[in-house]
Amino acid sequence: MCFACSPRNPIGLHLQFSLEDGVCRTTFTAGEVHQGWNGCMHGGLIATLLDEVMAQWLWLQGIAGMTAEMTTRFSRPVPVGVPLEVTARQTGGRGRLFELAAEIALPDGQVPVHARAKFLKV
Ligand SMILES: CCCCCCCCCCCCCCCC(=O)SCCNC(=O)CCNC(=O)[C@H](O)C(C)(C)COP(=O)(O)OP(=O)(O)OC[C@H]1O[C@@H](n2cnc3c(N)ncnc32)[C@H](O)[C@@H]1OP(=O)(O)O
Repeated sequence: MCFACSPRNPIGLHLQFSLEDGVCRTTFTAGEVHQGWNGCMHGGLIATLLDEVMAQWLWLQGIAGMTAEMTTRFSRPVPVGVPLEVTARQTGGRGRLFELAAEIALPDGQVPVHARAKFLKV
């Protein structure tokens, strides 16, 4: 019962994903229960969105991969109450190793956070 994507997880984020033209995509609007500081989404949950969209880039292509390494650049706070667009694409890799990048975009196009990760096919 995945915290990020299972529709049955009562405390989950219930994310749904699509994959088109090499880009995996989901949307999420954080609420007050997802805050860290007032009005700002909790950084751990931001990282969860980014981690999951990259994992789903693999999963939607029939690849089960686990996060082996991830770095996240928090450039600006992510506000609650606005729709976030979360996307991932592949940047490299070889063999079992997949290198991916993900970002969160605000409705005005600003990108407050982006991440890079390495996944290993399991
Ligand atoms: C319990 C299982 C259930 C599975 C069910 C399916 C799951 C599919 C659903 C996905 C769901 C996703 C959910 C969201 C994504 C998470 O959040 S996943 C959760 C967070 N991540 C984890 O818990 C991962 C913990 N780490 C591990 O389990 C293991 O370290 C890994 C990642 C599976 C790799 O272990 P391994 O398969 O034994 O591979 P290992 O021999 O260490 O390394 C293989 C090669 O990769 C290289 N490598 C390893 N790490 C790195 C790295 N960071 N950088 C560069 N190279 C590296 C090694 O050097 C090695 O190279 P070679 O010697 O072959 O040249």
